[in-house]
Amino acid sequence: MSAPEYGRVFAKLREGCPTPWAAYTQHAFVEGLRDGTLPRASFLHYLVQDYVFLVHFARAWSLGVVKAETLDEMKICARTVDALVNHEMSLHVKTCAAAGISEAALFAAKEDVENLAYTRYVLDAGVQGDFLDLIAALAPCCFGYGEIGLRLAQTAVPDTPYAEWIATYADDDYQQVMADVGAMFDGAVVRRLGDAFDTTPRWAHLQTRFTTATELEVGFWDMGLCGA
Ligand SMILES: Cc1ncc(CN)c(N)n1
Repeated sequence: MSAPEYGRVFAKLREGCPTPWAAYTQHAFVEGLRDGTLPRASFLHYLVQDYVFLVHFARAWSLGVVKAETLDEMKICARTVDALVNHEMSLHVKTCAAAGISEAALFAAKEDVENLAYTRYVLDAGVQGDFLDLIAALAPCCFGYGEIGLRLAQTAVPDTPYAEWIATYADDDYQQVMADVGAMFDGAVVRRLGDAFDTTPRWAHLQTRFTTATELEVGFWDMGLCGA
């Protein structure tokens, strides 16, 4: 099965860290979602943490509006904030409500250190660096879940209790936002570094941002498996 296309910059960055990328997108937690063996307590623990994660990711995408250089970049960042807080988080609110966890409890949940490390790494990339630093650190989050959602939609066992989670990320609307983010990222990189972007001195630094965020995704799944 071929991976979905989210642009040439993402494809190059993914190519630059094959081992962490596979560890992230084929993690045991993901396998447990696919075959339905993931313990419910692990899933709920992950979901509570992920709600808090998305709060901070929405802050990071909002920083994208601040750091953007074109109106198109601003629009994509603003739309991604909307997708996170008004759409993706509905899954967390609904699933947790059914398990007796209120949205107020979600918002007030204490962050696990893996969560703290990841979200603050990304925010710091945006504060310390420029728009490209920020988007390179945000990219694994977006495209990794896009890949996972599409793969699991095609391969999950029919009675996995995690079908709604899978559908959220395989959904056409989520995939469209990811395709638009990928196109924006391509344009932003070419605009600042030129068409031969991967031959510039800056590229190794962007690859490090992307690889580190990918490794932090692996840590997030580990936390989900262990934290229940
Ligand atoms: C940890 C994590 N990474 C990515 C996604 C997809 N937005 C998420 N919900 N949570």
